[in-house]
Amino acid sequence: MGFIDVIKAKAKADKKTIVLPESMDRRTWVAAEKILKEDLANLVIIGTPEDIGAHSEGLDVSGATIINPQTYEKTQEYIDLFVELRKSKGMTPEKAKETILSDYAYYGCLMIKNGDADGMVSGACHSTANTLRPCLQVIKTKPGTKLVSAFFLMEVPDCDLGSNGTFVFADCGLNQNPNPEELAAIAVSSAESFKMLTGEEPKVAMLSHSSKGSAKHADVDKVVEATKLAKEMAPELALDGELQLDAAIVPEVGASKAPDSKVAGHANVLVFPDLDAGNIGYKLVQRLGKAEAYGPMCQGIAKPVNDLSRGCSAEDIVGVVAITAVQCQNQ
Ligand SMILES: CC(C)(COP(=O)(O)OP(=O)(O)OC[C@H]1O[C@@H](n2cnc3c(N)ncnc32)[C@H](O)[C@@H]1OP(=O)(O)O)[C@@H](O)C(=O)NCCC(=O)NCCS
Ligand SMILES: CC(=O)OP(=O)(O)O
Repeated sequence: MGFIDVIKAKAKADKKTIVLPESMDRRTWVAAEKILKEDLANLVIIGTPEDIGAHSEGLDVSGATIINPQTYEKTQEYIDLFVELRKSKGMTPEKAKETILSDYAYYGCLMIKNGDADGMVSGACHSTANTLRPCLQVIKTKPGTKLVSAFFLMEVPDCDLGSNGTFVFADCGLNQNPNPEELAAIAVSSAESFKMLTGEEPKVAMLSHSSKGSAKHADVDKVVEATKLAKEMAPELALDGELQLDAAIVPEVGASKAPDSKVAGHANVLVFPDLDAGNIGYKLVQRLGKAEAYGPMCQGIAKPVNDLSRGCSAEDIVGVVAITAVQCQNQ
């Protein structure tokens, strides 16, 4: 069984309720039909009849709960909750109503915050900033964590590197230019995500254009400092840096460029130095390496809310929903 089949089996074993707020995109409905058929999750889809239009035509989504936010009995409860949560930021009842009725990512996050759903997947037709801002504002970081970051679970076909082609890549979606403390936090969260989703031991590489001092630059210093901080935060973790990508994942190159490292050549968690590298890196592996790329998924958030690339397929949505359901089980 591949990674995603294992995740789907786990999702089925203890079904969670996942919100899909993008009723205005046909991929949501195609994915919903598959999710219901495979019995992976209970689904709540948010939308007025006008939003839904013809997008669900010809599909059997009778098992989903469809909520019209204009008429749903709990809409006022969500408005009140939003005002309560954001009043120190100037939120008013009028603004709250306008926001949640026009931007269903807020509506979905408030459902989760209110205990009416377990997780949410969105982003097929909204940018990452517009998808993640609501969850950062409403759901917030989980206790003991200061930073939310975004990772991809990558499944590279016919690959014996990493964990037989399975990797976590981070941060590929959220933090644009993390400082050393933030990079260290991303590394530790990514190791936890890898362990939780694959059950295997993470081996974390802090990526750079330098391996163990081979290049000098402030960008390299940032990764060296982040590596030191991450080791202090999680001394038990197999983590090393700074490493170039080949030194991180190819055993012979790792042995030659970083001979004393236990991680070099064997990394399955790749921490990119900034969002340019992370976002470009995952798309290269996805598009040229034909890898499955599930994400960007949030880590460090109090409840599972996950993004999608606007270039995603319905099948990608199915995979991210299954992963989200498993994250919900591990809350
Ligand atoms: C997500 C993003 C929009 C947040 O930035 P923003 O809109 O300027 O929002 P703010 O900085 O005002 O933050 C909004 C709230 O989220 C919180 N927040 C922002 N980033 C956070 C993080 N990484 N972890 C935890 N909380 C965070 C802030 O503390 C703030 O909380 P508050 O309003 O309760 O005080 C921004 O980080 C971003 O655009 N990232 C890049 C996304 C992207 O384009 N990715 C590429 C494609 S995947
Ligand atoms: C993750 C990502 O790059 O998202 P999008 O393609 O929607 O910008």
